[in-house]
Amino acid sequence: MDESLGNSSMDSIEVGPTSPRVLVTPRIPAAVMMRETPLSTKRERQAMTPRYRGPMPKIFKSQQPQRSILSMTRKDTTPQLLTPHGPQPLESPLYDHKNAQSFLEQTFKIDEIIGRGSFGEVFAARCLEDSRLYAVKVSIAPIRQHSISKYREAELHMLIPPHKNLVRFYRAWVETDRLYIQTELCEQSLQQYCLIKHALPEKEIWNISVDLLQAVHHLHSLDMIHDDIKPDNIFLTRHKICKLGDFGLVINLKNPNDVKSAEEGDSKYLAPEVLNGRPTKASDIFSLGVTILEAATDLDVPSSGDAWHQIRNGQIPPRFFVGISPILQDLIKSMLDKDPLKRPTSQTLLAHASMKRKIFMRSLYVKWVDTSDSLTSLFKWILVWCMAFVSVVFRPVAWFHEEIQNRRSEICAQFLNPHQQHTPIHTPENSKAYSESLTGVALRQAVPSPFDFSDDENPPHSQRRLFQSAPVPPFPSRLNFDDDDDEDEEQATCSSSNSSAIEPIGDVSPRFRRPVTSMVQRESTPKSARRLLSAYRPSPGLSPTTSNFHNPSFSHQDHQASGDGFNNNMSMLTDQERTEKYRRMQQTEQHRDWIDRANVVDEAPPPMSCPPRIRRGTRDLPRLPLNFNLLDDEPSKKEGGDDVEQKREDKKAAPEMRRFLRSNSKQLRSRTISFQGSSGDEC
Ligand SMILES: Nc1ncnc2c1ncn2[C@@H]1O[C@H](COP(=O)(O)OP(=O)(O)OP(=O)(O)O)[C@@H](O)[C@H]1O
Ligand SMILES: [Mg+2]
Repeated sequence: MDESLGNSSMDSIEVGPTSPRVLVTPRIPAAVMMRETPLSTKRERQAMTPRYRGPMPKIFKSQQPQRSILSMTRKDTTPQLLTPHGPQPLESPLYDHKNAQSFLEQTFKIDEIIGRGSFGEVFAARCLEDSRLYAVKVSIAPIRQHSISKYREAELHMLIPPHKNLVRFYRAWVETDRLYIQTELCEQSLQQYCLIKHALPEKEIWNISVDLLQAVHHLHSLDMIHDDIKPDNIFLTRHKICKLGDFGLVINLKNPNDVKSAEEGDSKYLAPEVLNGRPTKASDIFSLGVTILEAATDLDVPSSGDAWHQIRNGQIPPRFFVGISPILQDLIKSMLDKDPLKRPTSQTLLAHASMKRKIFMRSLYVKWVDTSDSLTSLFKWILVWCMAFVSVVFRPVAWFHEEIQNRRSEICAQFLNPHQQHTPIHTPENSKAYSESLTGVALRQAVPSPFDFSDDENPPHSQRRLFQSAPVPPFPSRLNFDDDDDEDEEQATCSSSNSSAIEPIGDVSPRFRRPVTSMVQRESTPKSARRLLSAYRPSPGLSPTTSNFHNPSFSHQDHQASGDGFNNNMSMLTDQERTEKYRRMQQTEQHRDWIDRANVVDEAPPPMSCPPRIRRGTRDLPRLPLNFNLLDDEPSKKEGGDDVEQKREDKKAAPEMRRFLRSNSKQLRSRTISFQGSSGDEC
């Protein structure tokens, strides 16, 4: 028997030697099952139950929505702003009454849902009016017409004067039977913070205690009871300043109705006397004591049972207070006193000697945070205004610069061609023309632009397309005086004075191509070419060269004036004088052609030809037939009878040749020496 009892791990035991085999559930020793104490930390609880993710959420009285409340709201009433004097129409420059969207959707940019509670959903939203972030709490259930108590949270919150340790209230409104409360946005709740960090360092516990005691003292001094102090309703800013929030259960002791209709807060943090009575200021101190205990010891606060009573009886095992200073331990224990009359008030606690210095340091920190926040916002404000100022100052400069550029383009266009519109290359117009050329529009509307300052040989693709698409008439031949109208004759006369300007591309050495030449060559019609040349017509006394193009003092008016004088002079000539003048010009033209051709040879000698310096030397020599056989005085023995006459003539010419050779012997010698190194093609 003993043996069988001792073997507790057996699945079945035999009861009595004669009795039939009976299967009995094995008993695990009670000492194994029972814990030393029902209290444990959250970390221990997590270790025992890995799936534990914090305390159970509160049971909601109404079913929680699966979708967001916003998607369920239908706008059928105008929003009413809740004020201490009653509801008033809510107005905003961004709000449109005719728009189907709610006021929240129209005037806020909703970032995310940051929490769901028994009351409703809480959104983090940026107000479009001031670009600041807020927390907006929207009630779950539609507020019924006569259910005034639903407005309590907003009404009480707006009654509480702002305090640095209370979540700030901004406004509340009702729309489509739903209550919206806009408050200060905090980073996280103390509950979330403790779940991550578990037992907080003592320094942080003191900071939290100081902040919350000041908040509670602020409420109590207003004869108000929070009645729901717990880590879930305490919020932390990004500077770790604690703020008490969620004023849904606040009791205004001055209002008898509030006291009568007072509800219990969360049972975990409930003072024992509230079970049989009403909430008091002391019950708030108790709830605050449990909250500080939880944050300091990571205690998994029980909501009922023996553990619940154990805490209220002051039987907290010492292991929970390991590492906590005796002063803090005393503070917590005094706040958890079973007798509410023995509990210290918020005022007493704040007046404690150990508290005073901490309060002072904390207030300094809060002021520093406020100042740094103000300075940051001021700096941002200054930066924005500086940028605005810079843009205001430099915008006219940029505009002026752009105007100058445009004006320069216009002047250039007028200067080159007063009758034709100038289309600069790098302009939106040109880009448009290019894009149109790609889409085929330019093929229908193409008007060739003569003013292309790009490389003659390799114009940009856009220009090529445009030029190719344009109907290009044949270029007028040089010195074409056959045009019927006088104007054309005058233009031709002018052009003849500057032959290089109308030289066809193939005949002119690249060195002689001037900007004007390029432009004239780009002219698609003879008439426009002449018109262009008229712009460069020199005034009397000035040489008809293109140098005026580079002369800034030579304005368009000068051109006009000089052109008119030229035309007048031409019209006064008789036919004979005119013909004579044309003949002279033709001669000059031919002479220049000769120079051009020579220069073309100079610049681009064909391969295997005579070097340029030798050609230059031979250019001055008289062009005589070089028959070196004549140098020999003796007649050839092989000569026939037919050549007798020829020989006689040669003999006559021989002295002349000798004379020539004698006079030019020096040049010929150097030329012969030079020929030894060349191919002699030229010779
Ligand atoms: N001002 C705020 N800043 C940041 N988060 C907030 C703010 N207000 C509420 N929250 C988040 O929303 C959650 C629910 O908010 P709140 O406690 O006010 O709702 P509730 O309906 O009253 O819930 P409960 O009745 O359970 O307290 C909070 O736990 C918190 O996480
Ligand atoms: Mg809450």
